[in-house]
Amino acid sequence: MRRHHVTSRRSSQSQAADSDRVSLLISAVAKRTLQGSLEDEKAAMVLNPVISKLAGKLVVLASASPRRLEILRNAGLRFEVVPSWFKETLDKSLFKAPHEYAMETAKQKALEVARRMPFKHLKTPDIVIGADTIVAVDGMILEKPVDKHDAYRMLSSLSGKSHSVFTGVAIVLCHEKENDEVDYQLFDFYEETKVKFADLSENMLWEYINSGEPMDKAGGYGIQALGGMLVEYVHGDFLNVVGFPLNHFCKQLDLIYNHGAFSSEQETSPGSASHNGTHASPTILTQSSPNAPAQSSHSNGSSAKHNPSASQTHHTQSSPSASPVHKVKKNDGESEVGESSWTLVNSLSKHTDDRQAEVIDSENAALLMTSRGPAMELNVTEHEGGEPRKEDLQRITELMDGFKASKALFTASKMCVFDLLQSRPGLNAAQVAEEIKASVKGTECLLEACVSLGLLRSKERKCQKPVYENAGLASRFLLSDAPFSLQGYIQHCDKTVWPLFSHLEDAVREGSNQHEKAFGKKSKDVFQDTFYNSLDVKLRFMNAMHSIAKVTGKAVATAFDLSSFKTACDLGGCTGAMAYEFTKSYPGLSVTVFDLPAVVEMSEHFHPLRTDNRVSFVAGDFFKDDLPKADLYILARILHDWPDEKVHVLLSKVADACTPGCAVLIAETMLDGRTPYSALQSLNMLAQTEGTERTESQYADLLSKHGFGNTRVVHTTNFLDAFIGIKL
Ligand SMILES: Cc1cn([C@H]2C[C@H](O)[C@@H](COP(=O)(O)OP(=O)(O)OP(=O)(O)O)O2)c(=O)[nH]c1=O
Repeated sequence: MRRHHVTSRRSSQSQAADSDRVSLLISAVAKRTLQGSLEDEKAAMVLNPVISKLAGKLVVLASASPRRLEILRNAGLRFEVVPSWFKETLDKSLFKAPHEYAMETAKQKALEVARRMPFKHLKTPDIVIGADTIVAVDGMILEKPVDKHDAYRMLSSLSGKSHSVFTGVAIVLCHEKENDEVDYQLFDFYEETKVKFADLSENMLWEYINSGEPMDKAGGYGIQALGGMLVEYVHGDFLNVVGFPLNHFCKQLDLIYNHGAFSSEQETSPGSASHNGTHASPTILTQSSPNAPAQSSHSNGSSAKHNPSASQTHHTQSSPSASPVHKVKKNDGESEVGESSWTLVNSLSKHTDDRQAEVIDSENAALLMTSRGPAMELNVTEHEGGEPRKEDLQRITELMDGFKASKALFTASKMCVFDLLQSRPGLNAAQVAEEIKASVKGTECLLEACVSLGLLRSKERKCQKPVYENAGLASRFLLSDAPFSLQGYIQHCDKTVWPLFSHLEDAVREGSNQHEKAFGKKSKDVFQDTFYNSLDVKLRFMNAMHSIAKVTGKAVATAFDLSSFKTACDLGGCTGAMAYEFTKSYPGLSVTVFDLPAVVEMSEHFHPLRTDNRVSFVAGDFFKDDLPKADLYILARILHDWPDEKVHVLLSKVADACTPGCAVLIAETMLDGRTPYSALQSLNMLAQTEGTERTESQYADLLSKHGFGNTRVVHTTNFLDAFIGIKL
């Protein structure tokens, strides 16, 4: 492998940071203890010589699936997680068999991340892994249900029958060249497992659906948890059902690394490598031909219609040998190679959202599919006639209009549009207007804006006004009673963050928070004087923290194996939502939530059905009062509120309370990836509290000054990254 191409381009500092990050990442095998990781790694090497071949490489899992993360983490693989932005909306009717659909989706997920990372994360991965799991029954492909009714439809179609679960996997090897191009080499395969469901009564079905488990899982069930009770038998790889065929993956890596497939110079050769009892067709995407793909991205509508069998012509069934997939110029150069490469990427991305596909022409289809990837940066240049490219205009418009999208979301949420359409799907604009007490004209505009943003779906009916229903995103995050409702946080964004951001220029000039200008209140201590000063603002702020903690809690709690800790203290733990996630994850753990008296007196209202007596609340000020004794101190979204001086005060109190072996767990978004989320969140902290987000090494530095070491970080797939340090 020409590893030197990768390293030669990065600065030595970022190289070190990258390799540190990789080595800090998940290293345990089956039992993830903080201590036992070295032995576990050895075990992984003995078990699978292939996994060890990936040591030192920047391996990226292009998936937000916690199951995939867990499976690969348990196999001892070290990797970063960068969830793919590829929308799973390929037109299923265009695929001859379900597994082809899963493989194509997996491929698009992986390629999207491979293309985005050099530009958005400023580093080129060595390997990107993408996967897609689907359920196939009676000629239908089932993905994740969009709502409870969809889950019901799926589960009843599985009742009493056998079905197949397919996971398509794509492995993209990225080769950085000296001339700043990247070659992508793609291997893909799929695995099928047969699952037989018992007969499901209506009661069972609804009880299962109401558990909330089906919503993020293909076919609407999770065999690894409650859904296991619905299953009579399984034929094939169990992990394949859970989202990742580990065994087949290892065999595939073996072919790539130990049998010569890993080379961008070799010719592709026909033939297929098949493994006993599994379906293996390691396809390799070959160099694009300048003609065919170019037509599909730049010409008329007919060529834009994607034909999967045509797309297969860009692949060569091969034995383990490979040729470059495509080359991408990372600067503005418009060489022939760069151009043809992009057209290939666009042609691969030409399966578009059904709704969009009906209304857009081929050029727009290409535009939509590339609108969030690096294509814009790659080609920020002018046509021969001096006209700007559509892609660039699209991207710059998105950035200029971002605030309009946010405000449309806030407004629809505040006017309860999503709750209304959940209880009464299929209303037209006039009916919605009547319910939300608004003008028909305004409501029509708002509903259409929400459709364009992917929050609502509209259905056109002949000669009638369109009717509306919630899209999956809205059902999952925007309802007031959804388990992962972000409504509280959205209200905080609307009522607090929005006014603060209207004074961003002052915040930047002065380096200070903007409460006084935005709300006319001078505040020495933002929390005591502003957030907790009046009941309605306090409740709104607590609601916001509660909703974020519910969404992020499990990912933070399970980022590391914390089962050796018996007592924890969640500093600034607000309503206790995070604490409850910790006790749910660790049966032997008790958590004390420590927060200001004004907060603690209200926290009970957020847990009307409180049943877990392992969570308790103590009122106090963590800058002044003694901290409750604990083995583990949790600081979730706390340190970003304060400048370094105050962070040192707090950490020194934590350090005083700790004996050797105790730990501090920090949950924040880390600035390292330079993602818009973390960078904008840092601006947000400036305007709100004069705090800041930080990098991993800044947290490591802060902790080391208070006697904490052995720091490790896990980039969860959620809003927050988790960082742990042990008291030495
Ligand atoms: C059938 C079944 C699926 N699943 C999960 C595996 C996948 O995570 C999910 C299928 O959705 P996918 O679209 O394959 O994956 P994802 O959306 O979770 O993550 P990403 O697209 O970012 O890679 O269903 C189970 O966990 N258990 C099961 O029994």
